Amino acid sequence: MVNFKSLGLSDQTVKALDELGFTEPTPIQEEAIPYMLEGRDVLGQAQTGTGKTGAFGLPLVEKVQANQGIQAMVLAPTRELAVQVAEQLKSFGKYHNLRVINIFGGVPIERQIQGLKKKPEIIVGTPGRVIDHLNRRTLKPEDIHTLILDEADEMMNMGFIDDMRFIMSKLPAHNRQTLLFSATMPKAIQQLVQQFMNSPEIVKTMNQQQSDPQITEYYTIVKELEKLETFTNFLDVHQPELAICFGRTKRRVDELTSALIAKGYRAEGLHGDITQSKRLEVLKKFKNDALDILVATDVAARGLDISGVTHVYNFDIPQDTESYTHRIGRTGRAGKEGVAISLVNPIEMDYIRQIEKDKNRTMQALRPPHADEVMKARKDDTVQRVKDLLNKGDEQQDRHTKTLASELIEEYGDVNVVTALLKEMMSQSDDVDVQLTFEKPLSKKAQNKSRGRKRGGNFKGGGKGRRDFKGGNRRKSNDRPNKSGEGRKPKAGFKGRTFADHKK
Ligand SMILES: Nc1ncnc2c1ncn2[C@@H]1O[C@H](COP(=O)(O)OP(=O)(O)OP(=O)(O)O)[C@@H](O)[C@H]1O
Ligand SMILES: [Mg+2]
Repeated sequence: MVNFKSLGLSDQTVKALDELGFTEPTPIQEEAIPYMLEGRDVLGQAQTGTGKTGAFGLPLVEKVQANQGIQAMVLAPTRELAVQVAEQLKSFGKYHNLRVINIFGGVPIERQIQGLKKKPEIIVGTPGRVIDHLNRRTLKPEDIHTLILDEADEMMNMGFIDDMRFIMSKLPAHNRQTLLFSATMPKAIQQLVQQFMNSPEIVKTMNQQQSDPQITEYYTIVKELEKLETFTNFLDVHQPELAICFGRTKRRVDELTSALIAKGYRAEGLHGDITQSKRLEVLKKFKNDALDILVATDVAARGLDISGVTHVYNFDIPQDTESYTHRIGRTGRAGKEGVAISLVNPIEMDYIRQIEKDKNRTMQALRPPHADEVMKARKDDTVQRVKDLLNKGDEQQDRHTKTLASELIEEYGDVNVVTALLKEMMSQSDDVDVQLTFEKPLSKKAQNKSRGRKRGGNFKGGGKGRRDFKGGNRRKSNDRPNKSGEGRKPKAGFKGRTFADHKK
């Protein structure tokens, strides 16, 4: 049986993996690790959440030697992803005494300069700040023999192609090993491959449908002006453990976040104009359960691995299939199940059809929750909150409040008092009047020409279509300014699945 040891990983690495609870390699790991250990260039494509970080990170910690200078560079499209990848590499390399540092913008450069002086073995960064350090010569790339591009297609989408070229031109060309990983491989990637890779092994572990059985995907047709209400109704009915909600623009994310907070949800926003320290803080809160809903632009779509995300909502549908793939892939990771719901303006239905076509599958229509379902969900939730409070027993300590309660009950009767309070608790969020700025839906024609890709990530040539790590998936990233929906009412009698199945 194939295990990490038989793939060629050392006892130190296997021990670190044991501690992480990784007992067997995922398909992409099984295929890519031996090639990388042989020194081959690798182009790796596997669905979201199926362990691509390990596929390049595990052989990387074997290859790099402690105290031999900066030997490897990993580039990622966003700072949050760079932080996450660095953390994973540190845990993989725990018993190799490796040092990994992050190099990205939005934070003071001096500390990074100090860090680089100590010659950590691996750096993980975003292209802009890496270039900055290369120009200042605070990063000397002479010993870098391994370059990994995580989410390379997104870095291209973001216009980092020249930056990547520049960085690669500064790295030693001779004997350099270059690896490129993503869940989506648009054709444009071939440009990078031809320029910078040396007859790469193409490792592809996608299933035929490009679909991820771990994620149940729905779309709901809704008018722009009814989106917020429909969305909060979904939240009330689904009661997601953790949810990520994608909005199309930074303004959209800000407004939606404020609206949700005003309505009593524990939500925070994440986009490119928020300060770096705040971005990291928001993500940390989300990971630590101090938030229920992360509202984000595509900046959160790529690579982020947050366990416990049960639902992804596309408040605004994304512009292309790759973006969709990466966004919804924030749920249904590492074998877990997830639900993805896209709110779509009737005139944006072409985009849904395109996604279905690209992925060779049908998405299910889901009708918006009925008022009585929402009411029942709210009642259940309110009752549960009251029970939780009672079970906590804190109220026993507050004698002053208890006296007030007795007085009220004496005057109005116990049932009346409790009824009034319950009603108040249940109606709170409805009373808040919030409005989002109207956004135009995606235009009818613009679809999918955008970045020269076809299908949810097919790379022609090579590939060894294989089973999945209990499923696979997809999604996408960064702040891509755009427009968003309005629309008509769902037709009467609109047949949709109910969400009862996904009530949690
Ligand atoms: N062999 C393994 N056994 C158990 N869990 C694993 C294994 N490999 C990876 N994981 C876990 O699976 C999750 C997803 O891994 P990872 O973030 O590397 O996915 P990915 O393929 O890079 O996804 P994306 O396309 O979204 O970037 C992580 O929480 C990771 O710790
Ligand atoms: Mg990844």
